[in-house]
Amino acid sequence: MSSFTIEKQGHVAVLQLTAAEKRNLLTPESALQIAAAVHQLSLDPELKVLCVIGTERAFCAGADLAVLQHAVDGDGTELKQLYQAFSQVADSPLLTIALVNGPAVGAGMNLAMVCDIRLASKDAWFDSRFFQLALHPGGGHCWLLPQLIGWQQAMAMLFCGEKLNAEQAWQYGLVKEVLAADQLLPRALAMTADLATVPTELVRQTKSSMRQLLQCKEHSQAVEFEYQQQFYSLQQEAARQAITALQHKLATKS
Ligand SMILES: C/C=C/C(=O)SCCNC(=O)CCNC(=O)[C@H](O)C(C)(C)COP(=O)(O)OP(=O)(O)OC[C@H]1O[C@@H](n2cnc3c(N)ncnc32)[C@H](O)[C@@H]1OP(=O)(O)O
Repeated sequence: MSSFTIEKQGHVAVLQLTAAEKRNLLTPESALQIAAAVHQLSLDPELKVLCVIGTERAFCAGADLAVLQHAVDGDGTELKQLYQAFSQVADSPLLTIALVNGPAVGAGMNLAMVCDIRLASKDAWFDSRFFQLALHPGGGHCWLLPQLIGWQQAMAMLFCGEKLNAEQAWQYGLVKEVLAADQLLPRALAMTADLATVPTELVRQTKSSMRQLLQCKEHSQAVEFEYQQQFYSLQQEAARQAITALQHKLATKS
């Protein structure tokens, strides 16, 4: 049985975790199913945005503790499977938005961190948790966390067990906005409404460029890279139409 649902609303797909009674914990099976679903969504030419949301009581409680117990005797495959969901979200060409409406713990925090944007409800909180289970952080946690909240707070979360509530997460830049829980999805839809008219290819290319350009050492490299991409977009019909429309609007402004 699937532990999530997917709904499409125009150019936006909403993946909702639905194992509410177990706080949306992740098993290797559910992670693989999520990974496959995200892969499929990423191939859908109609889609530009993927929202990931939990249920009323939790965003995601991370790995199933029973699976972690069991994995002690295994060959590590289950751990790899657990993280595949996040890798698919991290590598998705869609704009990804985590709507964090409760605890995001361990691997569940990763699921929020691999998204491009995070919106949080007042009940959201974030907990690395790994050290409390005597586990080395996984799923790119040590790589993502300092990039998102800075070295000091990342060290405090990882080594000292500090948690962040929604307000603190906003202060450290982990989440873009804190809203009432029932406003998370409407806000994500409103934020991305204008993408409806932006060509799918442009959204995907720009996301890919954002990722690739992080590796650039020189400004000149970035300029050259963007020149190629921008010139290509300029040659497309959508750019011609949009530029003409804006010219017309400016010319007819009273
Ligand atoms: C490789 C990856 C590593 C990691 O991901 S490390 C992190 C592992 N995850 C955790 O340590 C989180 C453990 N869970 C919690 O701390 C709490 O839960 C929450 C803060 C997430 C939610 O608290 P509350 O709302 O009070 O719910 P509740 O009564 O604790 O849990 C409801 C039911 O869900 C089960 N559950 C929750 N999280 C897990 C989990 N991660 N693994 C296994 N079971 C979990 C509980 O046991 C219980 O179950 P029942 O209703 O049968 O008593």
